[in-house]
Amino acid sequence: MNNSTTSPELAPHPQISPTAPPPAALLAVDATGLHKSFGTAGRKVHAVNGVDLQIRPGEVVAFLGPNGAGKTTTIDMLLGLSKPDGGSITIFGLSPRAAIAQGLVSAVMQSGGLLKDLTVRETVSLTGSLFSQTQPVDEVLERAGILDIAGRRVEKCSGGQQQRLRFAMALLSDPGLLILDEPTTGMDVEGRRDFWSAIRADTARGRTVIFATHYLEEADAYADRIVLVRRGEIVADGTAAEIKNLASGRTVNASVHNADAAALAAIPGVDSVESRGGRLSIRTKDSDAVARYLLTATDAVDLEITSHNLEDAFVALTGDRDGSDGSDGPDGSDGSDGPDGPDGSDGPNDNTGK
Ligand SMILES: Nc1ncnc2c1ncn2[C@@H]1O[C@H](COP(=O)(O)OP(=O)(O)OP(=O)(O)O)[C@@H](O)[C@H]1O
Repeated sequence: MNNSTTSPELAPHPQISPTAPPPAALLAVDATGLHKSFGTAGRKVHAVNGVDLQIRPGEVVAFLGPNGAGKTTTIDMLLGLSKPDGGSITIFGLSPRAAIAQGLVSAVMQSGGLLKDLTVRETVSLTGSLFSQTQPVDEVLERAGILDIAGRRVEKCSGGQQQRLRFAMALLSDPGLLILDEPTTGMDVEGRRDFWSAIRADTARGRTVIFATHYLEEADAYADRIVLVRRGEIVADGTAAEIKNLASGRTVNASVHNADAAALAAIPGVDSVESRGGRLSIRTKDSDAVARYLLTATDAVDLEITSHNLEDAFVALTGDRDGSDGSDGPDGSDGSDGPDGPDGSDGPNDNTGK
């Protein structure tokens, strides 16, 4: 994620009209066929490559992907900070810029947007003065968990407190949609916990939230839905449990001396069989069948079955084994030098599409 100093929360907003609640039937985000490239012919980076994203009001969605996957580029387009080369976006039925002008969407970026000599309360009051109608300053400070440090100068605030200050500023217009771009990068564990407890209390009130993160555990803990992106494309979209299931099953480990590797590999559902120091490790979609075989047809002992976690799914679904950055090669190809899925495909691509 680039450390963008773009800060819609301090951008000179046009005076917003009194915030009318968006019609409930409208999607919070409706993005179709988004494309965005950078660079020139021959060395073009396809940062966003055909993204379709529909988010219903009240959903809390994590946008998860490795470096350079296209998260910031997508968020910038949702915020109207850059224009897609192709495709369309509406936020509560409006263009991104119109939605921002009406106070329907706010953002918490990683950095920027704060003046170090102001106090916390002065910062929020100053931002509020840019709007024609806002939530009371003390109320947003309280909701962001920083009312007790309202008199503290920004430069004396920790990184976590500064992020909660950005969050308070974003709450001023009581937006229907809140977009957070890697909001906890660089924070210590306590700062992250405090930040997320403020956000969690807020999402319980029904706000739609999209957050980009590198932290798998944050996506797992705080999102209703995880959208996994890789090289500008959505490679999986579902609940954390659904995404974990996409990492195809479980691993069965056992100490075996008389195993027949070919027979094991032939069991339906088995993806791979590895042997190390007398211990077999079998990845499979049907752990029961493998366990049954090992316990009845071999001398297997010490059998263990482990489920794959979100990290396994993340690696399986977003791993760039060919090291390509999504840019065009000199020949106009995508720069990859071979298949990167275990089956020769381009890796799993399961849009469970909720
Ligand atoms: N202004 C730009 N000019 C050229 N290339 C860009 C520009 N912005 C982004 N890119 C490229 O587009 C791709 C996607 O970048 P983006 O910042 O959207 O990814 P990201 O998923 O947010 O990554 P990270 O988690 O590392 O921030 C990368 O290859 C990046 O180098």
